[in-house]
Amino acid sequence: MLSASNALLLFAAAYVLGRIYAIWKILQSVKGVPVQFVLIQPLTSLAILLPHGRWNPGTHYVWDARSTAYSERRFEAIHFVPLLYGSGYLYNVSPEAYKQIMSQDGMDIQKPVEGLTLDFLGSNVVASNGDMWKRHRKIAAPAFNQETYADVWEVTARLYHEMLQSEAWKAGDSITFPAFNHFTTRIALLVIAACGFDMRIGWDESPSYPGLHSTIDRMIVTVSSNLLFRILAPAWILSIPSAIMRRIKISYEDLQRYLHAEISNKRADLRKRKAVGGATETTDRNVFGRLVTASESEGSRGLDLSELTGNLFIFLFAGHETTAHTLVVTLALLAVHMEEQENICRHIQETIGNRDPTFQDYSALGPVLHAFYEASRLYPAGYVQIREPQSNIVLKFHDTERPDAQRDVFVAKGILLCMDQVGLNRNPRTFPQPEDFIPSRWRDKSADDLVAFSFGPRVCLGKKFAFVEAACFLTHLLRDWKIELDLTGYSSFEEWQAKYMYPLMGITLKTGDVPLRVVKRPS
Ligand code: HEM
Repeated sequence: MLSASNALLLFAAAYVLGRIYAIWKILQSVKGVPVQFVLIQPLTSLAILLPHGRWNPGTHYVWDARSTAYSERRFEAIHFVPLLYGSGYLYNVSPEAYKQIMSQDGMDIQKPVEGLTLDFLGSNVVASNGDMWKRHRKIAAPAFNQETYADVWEVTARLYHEMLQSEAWKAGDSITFPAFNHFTTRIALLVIAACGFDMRIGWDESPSYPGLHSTIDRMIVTVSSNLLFRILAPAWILSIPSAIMRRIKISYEDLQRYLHAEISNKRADLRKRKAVGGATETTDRNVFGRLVTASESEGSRGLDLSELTGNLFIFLFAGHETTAHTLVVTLALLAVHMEEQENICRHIQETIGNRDPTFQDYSALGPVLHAFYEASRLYPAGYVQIREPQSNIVLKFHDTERPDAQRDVFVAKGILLCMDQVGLNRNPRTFPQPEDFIPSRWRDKSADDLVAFSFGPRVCLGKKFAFVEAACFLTHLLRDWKIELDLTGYSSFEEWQAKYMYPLMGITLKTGDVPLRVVKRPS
């Protein structure tokens, strides 16, 4: 008689063999793709994620730690990694394939949102697909316009001046800050709070709101710093009686309560105005007011309370950490490359002189933005994008061994397309000397090459929001201060860089705390 445990073993063996056979069939169907087997155990995603923790600046980055494929450039376009569970991944670092995939983004090619969702406060533009995504995007996109950007500039400039008045910046004409990220994070948080939600919080303020368990800024920081945990952990974990779990749970509940209350107030206000025949178009300069107004004017096609909450939550998160980290990385890279910093400073002086820069100067500040683009190329905050074709598709791309030859690559429906932003942005074909910080390379490049903000119909909605904020903050700061590295205790730049500039991959890519010294420039 077959014992229960043996039956279980047999079943497991049959299952594994079945998967191997399925993988073999997939490999046969994916014609022309350079294939490489990686035998990954059931905890596939973990096995893929683990080697990602860090990479050495200066070496090519490959998803599969055992592969030298990318650095040898034999498999430049695509790695195929069959999984024991699930059908497989295609890893892509080819700019041509990337653009073909992202041009169909949203409809024929979709985000596999299930299981890794950002919709726990409501469906939103980031965590939806197909017609639902189109509806979110149609209502949300007009909220990002010139008036919003003018407001972003004004608020960033005000916060910069307030920051200089804070205790920390009054310490003298040469100050070393152990973690400059604290300033860029505070700036990015307060800018999105003001221009996104009309919460005009001062640099040193910590405002409260009726019924919340902490101040508004504290609540937002707790929510965003625990986002990855909130996505990965099952919801019931938050009910475990522990102080940390309680704090996280309360911060999410508070944020939801706060957003619900503000949305209801805004809707009531709009309906009151409509009832007395007043103007229904928005007079708000903030994204929140525009979003609620646009949604109301769509009638039954507008967003419901939970969808509005979901979108506001996503703007708060997407518009905060990404910009903060890219800003601090830009400053650190400019401190390492002092000649680039001095070029930018000279350009600012020639363009602005001694007056305060304004939003009208934005288009003349190319070199400042180029440094920000270059930092987002080397440290792309959205370091991976995963997509799933809804039907079989064919990608056309170059064979790197015969650049004149183009090949068709068949991708079966359901195979996950994994766009490696680090690899894409360090592809030597698009970016010669890919590991070097060369802001001037953006002078002659097309905006389409800036793939760190994605490409196609689902391109980052806050791209210009981030550019305006960055241009304003960097122009003010670099005009007034020289940014230096504090190399005390380090024998070289490289040693410093290895300690502070390694990438940490969580929900976005960031670095650890970056210590920087600011030295007042003569006025
Ligand atoms: C340095 C700053 C930023 C970077 C590098 C960045 C990068 C990205 C990337 C790569 C995506 C595509 C994600 C994917 O398809 O999986 C994206 C989407 C998005 N970003 Fe950003 N982002 C930044 C700032 C912002 C800001 C400031 C906002 C809002 C205020 C914002 C709002 C969004 C939204 C709403 C989407 C989803 C668009 C859609 O799916 O239709 N981002 N961003």
